[in-house]
Amino acid sequence: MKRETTITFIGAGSMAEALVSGMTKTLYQPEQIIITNRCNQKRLEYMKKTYGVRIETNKEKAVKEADIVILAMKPKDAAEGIISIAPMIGEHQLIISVLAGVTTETIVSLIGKNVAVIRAMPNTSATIGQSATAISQGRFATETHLAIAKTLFETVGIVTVVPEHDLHAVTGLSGSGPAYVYYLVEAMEKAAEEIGLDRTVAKELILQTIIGAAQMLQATNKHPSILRKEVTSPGGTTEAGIQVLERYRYQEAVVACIKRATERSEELGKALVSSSLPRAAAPSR
Ligand SMILES: NC(=O)C1=CN([C@@H]2O[C@H](COP(=O)(O)OP(=O)(O)OC[C@H]3O[C@@H](n4cnc5c(N)ncnc54)[C@H](O)[C@@H]3O)[C@@H](O)[C@H]2O)C=CC1
Ligand SMILES: O=C(O)[C@@H]1CCC=N1
Repeated sequence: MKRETTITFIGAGSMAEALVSGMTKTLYQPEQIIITNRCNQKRLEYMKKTYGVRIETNKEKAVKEADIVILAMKPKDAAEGIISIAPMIGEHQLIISVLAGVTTETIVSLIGKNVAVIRAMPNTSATIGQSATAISQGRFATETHLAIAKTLFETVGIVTVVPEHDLHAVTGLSGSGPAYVYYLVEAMEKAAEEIGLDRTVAKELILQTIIGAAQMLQATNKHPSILRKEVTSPGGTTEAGIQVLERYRYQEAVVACIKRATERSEELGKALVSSSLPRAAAPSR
């Protein structure tokens, strides 16, 4: 990608910050990035001060200047947000959406032009260059657009290309995934407190346990059930602990959690369609 590419973020929340943080540490100069949001000037000032990026309250200006527009508002705000910038979007621009559940077809319809859209699902580990991102291309996006998006997301972690219908599942699995791990850590910290461990000691041990287990999965390439068995001595402590997890149906709970998050992604997409499409023009072919 040309270094002078200008990227405008519509939305300045957690996901925009995670991407900006990772992107400005790698391929992109802060001046290539423009951030805009609905009305929170303080948040924009924070982004400018922290990352050196350009901020803009005039969305028209921000969008017109962009080669790439990244949609990073909440799905509930997406219809209004996309419709408000649609007149400024030209067919030479690439739209990248990180909106959970919202299809490329919906975005094309809301914009009302034959515009290239790439849908992406990163996660907040983009902040430290460790996102697991999946992308797919909309009807008017070419292989070149896909390659541009791939390069962009590779600055913040690994990227895989999937058929668009898989993006709901990706959202439930790895988009939301960091939260499941943080929830586990919260539970481990609570347990440590209840069994009387010093909080600082516990924090350090838990963190290294999570890092170590993740790196074992990566380095050994062994199936997680094999690695689990290697920890589990017959009649020992792990076996006793895991029996309790089984009693609480831990695996079933995790499976149900990911299925529900996947379903929610579909619901978010459908809610946006039913609330907004009558207001949007259909794209010409
Ligand atoms: N937080 C996460 O872990 C991930 C979030 N996403 C997606 O990223 C999107 C943003 O999520 P978060 O950053 O967590 O939300 P957030 O609530 O932290 O930020 C949303 C931002 O959008 C702005 N906004 C709302 N309406 C707007 C409009 N009409 N024009 C311009 N800006 C507008 C808000 O001012 C705010 O800056 C969502 O669609 C979500 O599905 C995707 C992957 C992971
Ligand atoms: O919770 C959400 O809807 C977003 C999408 C994936 C992670 N956070």
